[in-house]
Amino acid sequence: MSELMMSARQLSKRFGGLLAVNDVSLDLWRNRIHAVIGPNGAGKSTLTALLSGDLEPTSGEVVLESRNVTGWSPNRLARHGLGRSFQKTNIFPVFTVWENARLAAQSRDPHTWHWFTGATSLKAVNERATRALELAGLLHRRDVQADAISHGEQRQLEIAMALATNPKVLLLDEPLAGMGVTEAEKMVSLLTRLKKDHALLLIEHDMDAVFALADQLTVMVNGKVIASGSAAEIRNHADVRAAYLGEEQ
Ligand SMILES: Nc1ncnc2c1ncn2[C@@H]1O[C@H](COP(=O)(O)OP(=O)(O)OP(=O)(O)O)[C@@H](O)[C@H]1O
Repeated sequence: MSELMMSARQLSKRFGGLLAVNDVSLDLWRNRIHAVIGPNGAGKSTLTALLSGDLEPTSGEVVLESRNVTGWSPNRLARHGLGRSFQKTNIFPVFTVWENARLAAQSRDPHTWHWFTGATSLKAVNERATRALELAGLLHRRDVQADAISHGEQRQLEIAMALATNPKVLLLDEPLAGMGVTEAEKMVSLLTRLKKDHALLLIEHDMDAVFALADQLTVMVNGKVIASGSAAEIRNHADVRAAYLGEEQ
């Protein structure tokens, strides 16, 4: 049985005269990928920022494991199981793959920065970093400097960094952006693996990947949800075909 992990409840975000997110509700379930699609400017990234705590909603609520977490900071949300990867690369280029993963693992556990850190907690940090790299398929690249790995591997590293914080929910903003076919295939299989233990929100423009991966889709246009349902339901939805896939009704 799938478990409800996170919800957006009637979320809205206004930037001056623009309602970038307009009364959006959606649920993220463990073992499911929920994709949010829509044309440029639809409000997808703004919605992610509302869920991750980077932006405060104008109205509505964010719920994480039955708890109202609206207005919580990104760090506090991360400590309670929210992981995210960003549209723009967020890695430290001069550090090795391993050092990047380890820093991310450490950020989850602020005590490990202190001089009196015990061997046990350092061991836990190292184990988290190793597990994350293994899951992301990057353990064999651990000693390579992050700016020397391919673009696709950098996106895998970003996901590894999110995984190193031991998240239950993952918000992924365009993980396939700028990838070639082979890299995209690798990422699709990584996301499929992640589904086993996480609830995933996927913002993605690559429709082949979205329809291959998503258990549920929400379609946004101009800040509003115009349709929500399974891949088959969305594919055949007249409003979606007209407004997003560019077909005449
Ligand atoms: N900080 C901000 N201040 C003012 N307007 C903003 C801000 N952030 C986003 N917007 C506007 O809100 C709308 C939604 O933007 P958003 O980036 O969420 O869309 P998107 O669906 O993620 O687009 P894309 O697919 O191009 O990334 C756009 O009109 C954008 O210009």
